[in-house]
Amino acid sequence: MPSSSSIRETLQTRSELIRSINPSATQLPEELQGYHSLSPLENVTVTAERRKFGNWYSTVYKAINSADGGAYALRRIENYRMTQQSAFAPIEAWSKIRHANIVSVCEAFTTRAFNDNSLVVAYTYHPNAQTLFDVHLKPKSSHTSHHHQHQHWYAPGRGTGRGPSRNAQSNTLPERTIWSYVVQIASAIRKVHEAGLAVRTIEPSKILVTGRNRLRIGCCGLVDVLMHEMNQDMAVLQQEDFIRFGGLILVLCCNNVAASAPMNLQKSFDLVERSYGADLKNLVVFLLSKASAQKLRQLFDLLSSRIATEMDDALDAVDRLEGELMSELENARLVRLMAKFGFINERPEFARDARWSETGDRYIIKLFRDYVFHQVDEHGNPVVSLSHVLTTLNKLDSGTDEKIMLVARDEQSCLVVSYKEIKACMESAFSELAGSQQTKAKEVYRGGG
Ligand SMILES: Nc1ncnc2c1ncn2[C@@H]1O[C@H](COP(=O)(O)OP(=O)(O)OP(=O)(O)O)[C@@H](O)[C@H]1O
Repeated sequence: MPSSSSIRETLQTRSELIRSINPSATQLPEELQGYHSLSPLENVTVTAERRKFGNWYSTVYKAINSADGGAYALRRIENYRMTQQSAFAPIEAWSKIRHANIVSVCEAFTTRAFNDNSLVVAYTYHPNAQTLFDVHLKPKSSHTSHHHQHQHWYAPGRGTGRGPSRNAQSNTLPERTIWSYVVQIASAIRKVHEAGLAVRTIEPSKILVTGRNRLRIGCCGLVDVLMHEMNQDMAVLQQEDFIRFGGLILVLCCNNVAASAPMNLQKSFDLVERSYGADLKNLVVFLLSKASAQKLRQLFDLLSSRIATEMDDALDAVDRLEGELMSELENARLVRLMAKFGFINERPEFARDARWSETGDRYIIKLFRDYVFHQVDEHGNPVVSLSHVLTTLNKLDSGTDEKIMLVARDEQSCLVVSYKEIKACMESAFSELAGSQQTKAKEVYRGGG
């Protein structure tokens, strides 16, 4: 769990990103099947440098849905011709899957809005998501495009020939993180297999990191549409998920995209065993072992104690988040109180009374405002103490019986009142203001017939 200041920063960045537009967005359709404000999530520049999704060019855009105002990630596949309407059947099945480690699939459609035949799949948008590749595997110092090192999602184990020696610049992932990733991916696989589907895209560039150590498998369902005509056996595809999963673990442990290539396997296993111990190695050996209908169940047997650890950590994180939320809740209460002060104090006129804010209950509120904000020390210097403000406002908010002395500005009179009484004054003055607004609204409504 990040510290509270970094939670705030993370959430603020996310909220800004939802509305931001990538400056490289040019010549994009204004409107697309109910989506607008399209903005590429990657920099689409030189055509020659463009990466492919299998055999297809693909681009991911952020877009706003007109119906619900929410942001979505649209993955577009260029030059896709749909031959059978049934190609979209898997999307229907995928859109029912909701899981903490899967980017939800929303809908799919074909469009000519990009001046070609494009296939678009809409996913939940996760602001500031980065791919596992970008977070852990991308060479840090050089500017080389990473696509040369990419393994294609449809050819697990087909490496680039680079040996599995560790990338010198990057740090080894802590074992704790690897196990957390393993549990999350395993859990996603389980959900998908139990729904009678296969994940099919278990590779670093298609898994998003959407928070600290939080993974979500992205672009589910797309391969099912693209490869629909091949009519592949689901049981076989599910077994391939395990193989890809094993490969992914090797790649992460060795910090090298070529680590799962057949010719590198032995070296990779040695490296894993040396850096992380036998458990992880045995898990990978198990995942890469021959197909079995029992594999999912066996996988969870192997992972049981890791899952318990993961759950402890998750519950711990929930507690801490609740704590953070609690303090924010307090903030919100104080802001509401301050807003009430703002509505009442110094109001020039109310109910045709120019002295409304100075008289009756409001006089007490005015003196209390002076008590909170305008105190001076013995030399007449302003007391600028935030803690005094917070303490007094909190007491007001809870309406304690504690009494304080409020002094008039001319110091000729003073009042002893409890916080409880001041709170009642605030409530009644505020409801007078709020009530009049409702009466007005009704009058306008009646007047308008
Ligand atoms: N659902 C989503 N929410 C937010 N961002 C996303 C989402 N899906 C993808 N992205 C972002 O879009 C960018 C492009 O995704 P893409 O899958 O094309 O990754 P890539 O690294 O370019 O891989 P490839 O080499 O296969 O093109 C990535 O940086 C990813 O973080």
